[in-house]
This record gives sequence, C-alpha cells and structure tokens, in this order.
Amino acid sequence: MEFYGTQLSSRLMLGTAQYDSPALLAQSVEASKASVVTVSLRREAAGAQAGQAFWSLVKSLGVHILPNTAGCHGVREAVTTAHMAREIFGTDWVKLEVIGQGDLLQPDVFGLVEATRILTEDGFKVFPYTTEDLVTAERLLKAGAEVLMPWGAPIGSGRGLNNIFGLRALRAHFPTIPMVIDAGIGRPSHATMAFELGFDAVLINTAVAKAGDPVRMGEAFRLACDAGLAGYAAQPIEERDMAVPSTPTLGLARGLAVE
Ligand SMILES: CC(=O)[C@@H](O)[C@H](O)COP(=O)(O)O
Repeated sequence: MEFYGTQLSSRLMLGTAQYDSPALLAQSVEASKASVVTVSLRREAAGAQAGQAFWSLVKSLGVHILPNTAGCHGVREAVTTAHMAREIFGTDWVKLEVIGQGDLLQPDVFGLVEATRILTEDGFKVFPYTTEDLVTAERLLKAGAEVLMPWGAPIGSGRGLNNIFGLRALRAHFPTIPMVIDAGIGRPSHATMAFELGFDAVLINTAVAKAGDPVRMGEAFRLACDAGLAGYAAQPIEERDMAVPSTPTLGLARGLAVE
C-alpha cells in the first residue's frame, strides 16, 4: 500500500501516547508489525530531555514517523505545529488534527480544509483527521490532501465504527483515494471490519496502549488486520434479509415420500 508514493510494509499505524513505559511501547510496535507510528509534537518539545530520549526510541523502531497536530484547536496553531514538527522530525508527512468540539474531540472540518490548503501549498503531505462527511472529503481533496483519515468513533472511545453506513458511502464515493480509519477503534474485530469495508489502513492508539497486555494486543491487531484484508480480497457474499438454504434439499426422505 502506498501513501504519498511511500510503500508501507503493513496497514497498521500505531499511536505512541499513553504507554506505561517506553519499553512497552517498543515491544507493542514490534508485536503489531506496524509500519507507521504517529508522534505528537506537544510531547516531544524540542530540546527537552524526555523528548530526546523518546525520539531516540522512536527512531530505533525502524518505522515511518507521522507527526500529528493533536490538541490543536485552530488553523494557525495547527499550521505552526506542523512546521515545527517538520523541522524536528525531518518529514513532510503530517497527521492534521484541528479539533472543533471538546466533548467528542470532533474535527473542525472548516478549519481542517483551510489548514490542509495552507500546508499543502507549503509542501506538506497532509493526512487530515476528518469525519465521514462526503462534502468535507471532497473539499479536503480539492485543498490538496491525497489521503483521508475518517474517524471510526471519537478518539479514545473504543466504540469501533460508529457510522458504518456513512463510512461505506465514503469508501464507495472515493474508491481510489487511500483512506485510513483513525480513532475510536477499541477491539481487533473493529479493525477487521474496517478492512472488510475496503479501507486501506487503520490508526490505533488507546486500544493498544491501555490494554491489560499491550504487547499481546499489538499482536492481536496485527492478526485482525491480516484477517480483514484477506476477507476483503476474497470478496464476501452479499447480506440478505431472507434465508437461503445452504444444504441441498434434493433427495431428502420427505421429498421421496411425496413422489
Ligand atoms: C494518537 C492519535 O493520533 C490519536 O489522536 C488517534 O486519533 C488515535 O485514536 P485512538 O486513541 O482512539 O485510537
């Protein structure tokens, strides 16, 4: 799978926040075989002691870095944060979050489109964290995004795919745009479902970091992603409202008796 021309070895992206220790983070990333980790500039303040140690750890993982603008509530703040992240992390990829509503950490889609336009013109490769809204998706693509990151459910909620109808419509409407389900995934089965719906990748943080056994959960997500991808490729049957017998009735004793 390619994102902005970069080939990734797996469809799983992991967040790096909330782990009980750096060692657990490293082991979980390894077990999950994630190909991308997202890091928050707010945590990795330039020059800070803890930031340096964390940065060395992340680099040692050998995965792609996707800096994010988590916690930004306005266009200016997100754009400034993205610029600082580019300098610190040495990548033009940015996971763009512009949060508009505090209770649900819902994206401010108007600010998101504006920030996407500004950052694209500044040479960034933007991964916008958005809703499943089709009009917003259209505007984000027009603003220069080549990848979309629709939410599954609010960040940290673990609810899975809240609006399957909307996500299915989004996928169907933009069949060739790489899309990553980001946020709200709580269980491996949610990730499987994302792939069964035809999405290209998933980004998960809380469900792994806060699991009772994050390393094992990382591995469970790896397996779940593989299962979803394989299931999608195998072309599942259509759902139906009525039963269709799966066992042939020809030759049943009852049938013979009638004859
Ligand atoms: C780390 C990060 O980028 C999060 O903002 C992301 O959206 C993951 O959400 P979950 O913690 O719900 O997986």
